[in-house]
This record gives sequence, structure tokens and C-alpha cells, in this order.
Amino acid sequence: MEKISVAVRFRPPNPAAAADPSPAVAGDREWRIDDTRVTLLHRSAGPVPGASFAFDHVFDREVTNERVYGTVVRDLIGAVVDGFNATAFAYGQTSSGKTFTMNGSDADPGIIPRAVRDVFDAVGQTDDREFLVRVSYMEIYNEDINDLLTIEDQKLQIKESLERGVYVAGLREEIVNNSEQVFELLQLGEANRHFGETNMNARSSRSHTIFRMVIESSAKNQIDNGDPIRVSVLNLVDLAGSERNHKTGTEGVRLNEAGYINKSLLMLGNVINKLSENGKQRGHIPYRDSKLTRILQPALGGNAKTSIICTAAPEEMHIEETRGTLKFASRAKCVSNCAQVNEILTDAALLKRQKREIEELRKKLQGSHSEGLEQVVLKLRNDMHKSELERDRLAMELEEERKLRMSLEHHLIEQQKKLDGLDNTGMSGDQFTDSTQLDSLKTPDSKYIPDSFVARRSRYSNDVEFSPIPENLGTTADEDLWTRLNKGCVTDLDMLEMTPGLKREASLLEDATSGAPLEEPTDARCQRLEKGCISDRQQLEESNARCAALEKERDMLRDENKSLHQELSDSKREANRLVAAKQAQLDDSIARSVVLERELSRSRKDAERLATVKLELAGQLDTERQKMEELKQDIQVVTQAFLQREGHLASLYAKSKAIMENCKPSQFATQP
Ligand SMILES: Nc1ncnc2c1ncn2[C@@H]1O[C@H](COP(=O)(O)OP(=O)(O)OP(=O)(O)O)[C@@H](O)[C@H]1O
Repeated sequence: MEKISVAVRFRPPNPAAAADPSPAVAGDREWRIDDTRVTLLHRSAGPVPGASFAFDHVFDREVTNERVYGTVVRDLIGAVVDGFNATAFAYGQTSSGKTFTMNGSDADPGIIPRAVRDVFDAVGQTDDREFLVRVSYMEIYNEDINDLLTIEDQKLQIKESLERGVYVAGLREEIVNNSEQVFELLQLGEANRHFGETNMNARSSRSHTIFRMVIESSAKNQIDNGDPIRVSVLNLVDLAGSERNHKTGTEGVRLNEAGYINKSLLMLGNVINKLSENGKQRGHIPYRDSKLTRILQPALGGNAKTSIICTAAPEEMHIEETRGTLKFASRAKCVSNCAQVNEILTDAALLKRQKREIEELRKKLQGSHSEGLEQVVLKLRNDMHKSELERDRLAMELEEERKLRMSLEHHLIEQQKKLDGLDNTGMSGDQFTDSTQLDSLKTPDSKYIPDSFVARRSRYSNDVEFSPIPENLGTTADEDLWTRLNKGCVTDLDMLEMTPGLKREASLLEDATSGAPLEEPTDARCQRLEKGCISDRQQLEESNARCAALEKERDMLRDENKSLHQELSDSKREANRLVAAKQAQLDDSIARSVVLERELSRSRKDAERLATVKLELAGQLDTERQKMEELKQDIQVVTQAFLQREGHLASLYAKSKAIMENCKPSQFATQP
């Protein structure tokens, strides 16, 4: 991952503003540049809060296009020639110097002409590769795409394919061999481009233009050795500038254009905003909302190295627009791209690479990957097993607690009964210091059971005035004493005597020395029972609390167990999906490699057949050569014979000529 490089460039103030230093024009605020930081200052009061920004590079009014190019773009050219995609674009308000930065002047050419020259220089210096360079030039005008290298307005469409990615269908691409050819095409494009006059710029770009160089290269002198072909794209983009209608004074056609320009820049801003957000919150990136963002998609968070030059106007009247540009630049600085060399594989390279991929996939499937998944599944199973054991243990504890609680409740009821029985023997409610004290001794459950008995007792106590029970009342009631104490009211002494609690409690108290049963005072017994009751209740409450905690824990474990189950099934599903995907990939690669292998074996057979033919031809050639040698020898023999005969004939001719010469005078001499 690599961050987008962002530079800010301030143009010189326009001549009118520079000539008028009055506060009405110059204002109270100005931008100050310190190395890579830009700060807005009040001339009188120092920095304006929240208006300080840092970038990779900041250029002041003095900087030349040469320096901007050298600092921000030159490295991109090397990368493009090496096979990386790259994009450089100028962004900023209208009349801030975007076109000046991209195109430049004759004296100081801008980024585009400099980049074109450097591409061809780099191509020329790369000896081990062969290059094919194509260029295209398009504009987006009112959300229509026009080819600037042709005269007609075609309204081209954006398409997408697996091989080409996002592309403009029907866009003319010219093959070029040198920079001069490119400059001619650029001139043609400039003539077709939409410019217009506004209050702010006499030659304002009314469209976004994208100049593109496609650079294709392959290793030299190596036919199909498995080396891939590299195809990379360099985009040099001059955006139209955002504008405020009241400043530019636009109306009619210009106003319509301004609407499209501002809208598409807004979409670009939205894409940059989204990309600058943290990965998790980012969500959908709205590339499809405008043609500009769609075409620049690889440059924005994709497979490209990208540099942005944000141009700004220094004048006080443009401070808000400049601030907007700097905010855009700050967000763009947070965007990361992932550039990689773009390679297209030839069949042999594809086969080689696929074999390697298949091997890797196989290893992954059989080796560490599946082991890793198995380990995850095993761990989850273990966790689940542990939590099941824990759940069982808790269930047992819960059961024990329940039993304990029941026995405590039972015990409490018994105690209550005993208390009530004791009351019934003559203890009135008012003998408790507090009437609620009696009630508090009863558990909610125990209130139900002796209810009727309690009602009878209270009625009974109204009728009869009870005396306190004498401390020496024995286990067997004395009827006379009882009658006397109760002022003649005879009660059922048998019942009193038979109250089980009373009898049992009394028998518990015996004289330690004599072994004879001791009578415990009723108050003391009451207090003891009361204490027992309170402690029982406390135990019960504690046990209830424990029970509740255990139940909560059990629920939590149940939930945990459920989520572990879910996790397990999710990871099983994910594992199955991964295995299926990998298997599909593997199958696909195997199928492709089978096809390629078949093709390879066919070409091997062809090669073998050709080799046999070659051998046969070589044999025939040898025979022919031999024949030729023989013929040469024959010719030599014939030539020699011919030469001999020629010599012979020449000598004969000479001889006969001499004879003739000799004969002539003698003939003339004999004639009269
Ligand atoms: N750095 C600079 N040095 C000198 N002149 C500049 C500089 N930047 C811009 N200018 C001048 O400012 C004017 C406006 O610049 P330019 O046309 O490049 O702006 P722009 O941002 O492309 O505007 P628009 O968005 O309207 O097309 C031009 O006359 C240009 O020559």
C-alpha cells in the first residue's frame, strides 16, 4: 500500500490584485508557506485557528513547472515504463493554474510535455525490452465523453471487462514512436477541447481532460520464453475548476457547464472522503456516481501510483475556495493505493505460472491451510466440550442448592410451626417488643400453612386474659394451677401437653448434674427459636442468592455454548466455502493447464514433425551436395579435356597457318 502523493501550488497573485496593496483588496488575511505547511494568518492577530495544513510538497508563487514536474511527477514516469499504472492530476478552483501546471508555456513546459519526453527517453534507455506506445486524449464535457483526437462528438460509453477493467469503448488510440508525434496529436486535441471565457478566466477549461499513454513492453529477442508482456497506463488529467457563479458571472451555457463541473467535482470529493475513512467504516465507494470517478477509479484507491497537484489562488477574495481545496488535499493525503506491475501472460508464461499456482494451491489445501482450519475446529470443539462439562457441573450444584433450599424451607416451616404452637400455649403477640417482629419470623410460605390456626388463636386471646406462663410449668400440665392462672377458664390441657414442639424442646433441656430435664424459660426458648429462624432465613436468602448467581452463570454458559456452536458452524461453513472456492480455483487452473498442456504437446508434435522433415531435407541436401561434388569433378575433367583439346587445336591451327604462310609466296612465285 502506498499513499497518494499530494502537493499544493500557489500561483502568483493576479496583476490587478498585486498592483493594489490597499486593505480593501489585499484584506487582512494571507496564506503563509513554511516548507511543507500552509497556514492562514491574520496580518494583525497571527494564525487563524483550524486553518493550518501539511502536505508532501508545498510550492509558492516562484516555483517553475520544471520543479513541480521534477518533484511530483518524474518518478511516476520511471514506474510507468517499468509496468506500473500512474496518474497525475491538477485540482483546484477556476483560474488557480491547473492548465498552466499541466500544459505550461513555451518557456516553461508543463507536466504533460515533460512527461511525454521522459517516457520516450526512458523507453530509449531500456535496452532489454521492446516497447509499443499508444496515446489517447479525451474530455468529459457536461457528463459526456468526447474523443479529442477526432472531430465529431461521439458521446463515448464507459465499459468494463475482466481483461481490460474499466475502459472507454471506441476511444481512438494512436501508436506513436516519438514525442513529436505526440505533440502533434496534443495540438489537435487542444483545438477540439472546450474552453470558454468567464469573469475569472479568459480561457477557462469547461471540461475535464484526460491525456493517456499506454505503454506495452516485452523482453527483447526472446520469443515466448515465458516472460510476460507489461501493459501500463499513464493518465495526465487537467480538471475543470470549481466555480461560484456570482464570481464567475456565468449564465446560459456557461452556467449549465458550471453545474456539471461542480457536480462531478463534488462526486470526486465524495469518493476521496470515503477512501480517506478508516477501512472498517468506509463501506461503498461511489465511483459510479460520475464518469470522472469511474474513469479515474484505478487511480483512486486502486492499482496505480497517483500524484495530485492542488492549485490555489493566493488572493484574499478566494480564501474560502482555497481553504476548500486544502481540505480536499488533506483528505486525499489519507488515501492509499496498491500499485503493482501489470503483466499479461503469453501461453507459455501462463502455463508456467499456473503450474506454480496449482502447486501452491495444492500445498495450501493439503498443508498448513487445512491444518489451521482443523486446529480452529478442534479448539472450538474443545471449548464446547469444556463449557458442556462446566454446564453439567453447575446444573449439579444448582440441584444440590435447590435441595438445600427446600430442606431449609422445610426446617423453617417446622420452626414456624413450633413458634406458633408456643404462642398458642399462652404467649400473646404483645409480648414481642414489636408486632412486626412476630410477622418477620414467618417466611412468606410459612404464613399460608398455619393461617387458620393463627386466626383462631387471636380470637381466643381476645376472650381470655392470659397470664404469663410460669417458668416452672412442667411437662405435664397441672389442671388446678392452669385454672387458677386462667381465672377459671379451662383449656384443653391435653392439647397443650401434646404440642410436639413444646414437648421436644423441653426434653432437650436437662440438668447437666442430675440428668433430670430442665425447664427452659419460654422467653429464652422463644429467643432461641427466633434466632434459629433468623439464621435459617439468612441461610435461605444466601442460598437463594447463590442459586440466582448459579442460574445466571448457567444461562451465561448456555449462551456461550450457543455462540460457540454458532461459531463452530460458521467456521465449518467458512472452511467448506474456502475449500470449495480453492477446489474450484484448482479445478479451473487444472482445466486451463490441461488445455494449455494439450496445446503445448500439439506444438511439440509439430516441432518434432518439423525436426524430422528438417532431418530428411538435410539428408537430401547432403546427397545433392555429393552429386554436386561429383558434377564439379566431372566438369573439372571435361574442362581439362576441353583445355587440352583447345591447346591441341590451337597448335594445329598455328601449324596450319604457318604452312599456309609458307605456301603462298611459292605459289605467287611460280605464276607468271
Ligand atoms: N504559476 C503560474 N505562473 C504564472 N501564471 C500563472 C500561474 N498559474 C496560473 N497562471 C495564469 O493564471 C491564469 C489562469 O490559469 P489557468 O488557466 O491555468 O487556470 P485553471 O485553474 O486551469 O482555470 P480553469 O479551471 O478556469 O480552467 C492564466 O492566465 C495563467 O497563465
